[in-house]
Amino acid sequence: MINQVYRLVSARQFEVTYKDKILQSDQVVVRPEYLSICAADQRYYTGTRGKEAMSAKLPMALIHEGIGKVVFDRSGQFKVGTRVVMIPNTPMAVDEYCAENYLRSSKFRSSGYDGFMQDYVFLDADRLVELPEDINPEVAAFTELITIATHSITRFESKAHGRRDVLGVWGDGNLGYITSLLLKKKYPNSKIIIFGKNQYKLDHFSFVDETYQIDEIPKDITIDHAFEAVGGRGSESAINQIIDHIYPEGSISIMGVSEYPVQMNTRMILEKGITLIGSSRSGRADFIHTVDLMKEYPDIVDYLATLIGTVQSVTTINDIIQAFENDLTVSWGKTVMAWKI
Ligand SMILES: NC(=O)C1=CN([C@@H]2O[C@H](COP(=O)(O)OP(=O)(O)OC[C@H]3O[C@@H](n4cnc5c(N)ncnc54)[C@H](OP(=O)(O)O)[C@@H]3O)[C@@H](O)[C@H]2O)C=CC1
Ligand SMILES: O=C(CO)[C@H](O)[C@H](O)COP(=O)(O)O
Ligand SMILES: [Zn+2]
Repeated sequence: MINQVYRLVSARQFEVTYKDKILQSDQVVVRPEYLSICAADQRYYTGTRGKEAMSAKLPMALIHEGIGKVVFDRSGQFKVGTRVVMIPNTPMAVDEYCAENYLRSSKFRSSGYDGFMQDYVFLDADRLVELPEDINPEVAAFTELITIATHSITRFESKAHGRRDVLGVWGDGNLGYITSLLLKKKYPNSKIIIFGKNQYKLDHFSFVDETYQIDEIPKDITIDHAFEAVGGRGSESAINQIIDHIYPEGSISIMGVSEYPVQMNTRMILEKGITLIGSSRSGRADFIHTVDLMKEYPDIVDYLATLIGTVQSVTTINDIIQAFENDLTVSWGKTVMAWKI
């Protein structure tokens, strides 16, 4: 069969590529249904990812957050019509000490390898996790972003010391919202504090214990551990503010992606004995864990619906461009594409 792949060829420019695919392969064929735009896709779309990365990774299909329906599975593991979430990381090796998402040999879709903007996506069966029939598909579209928080919290649980009285999350956007929501669920007795830049965004965090604008944090606020979900230019001030407010021997889980090296107050990292935990992407175990959480706690999905920003129906390349352009103009929530192309 001929598969159409919608690739970014340069900043703000998509082209259709036709790829011949063999249906009798062992891979499962998925028709994408709902795709969601990540900050990483926007860095490629706008060209802010940097000249070197753009020329090394393009042309490629964007999008690594998405769900779809199985249309063909020769193995019979998935019934035709099953709704699944697609895992963008494709490991090439196994290492008992290194998770699949940290192996340098792994291929990550929409970061050098074609993402989900295709008529059909061909994946190994272990790159799919079945979703509950009745899940809100517009929330499920950004399951991958939820797995980022799940993964980071799992790492935190295994690497940070055991006091969890006060946990701080920096970043009042998508990832900050998801991380503080999952932290509250996992540690209901901990005080969860969100630190952000915008009061109207902080007002959405109804489930946390305290909210602070970053220029109004009382001097005496101390946290046991912190999660940074800011990224970009804001990472630096966020991390240094965390270093100021963290109690000695605490951990900082860093999730925000920055194009530039971030300067940190290393003197105080040393003096306070702070543990930095880098956390990037996620793997199959995180997807299974996240889907289980959504099944067990439907209220998580209800809260996450707050993050549905725009749902754009996509039938043409112009609709894709409109979805990306519109995403740049809105300051709260995720842009979801209902994939009908
Ligand atoms: N590690 C990983 O695997 C992943 C990392 N990411 C990264 O996480 C980051 C956040 O993504 P996402 O939540 O979608 O982006 P958002 O833009 O929705 O969130 C970032 C938020 O942080 C706010 N902010 C800016 N400066 C500060 C500051 N100093 N302290 C506290 N808050 C601040 C921003 O406000 P304002 O908009 O007003 O500036 C914005 O609301 C990005 O860098 C993204 O690439 C995303 C997915 C996976
Ligand atoms: O969004 C992400 C995962 O969900 C990561 O931030 C993204 O994969 C980083 O990749 P790149 O190096 O291509 O920016
Ligand atoms: Zn992402």
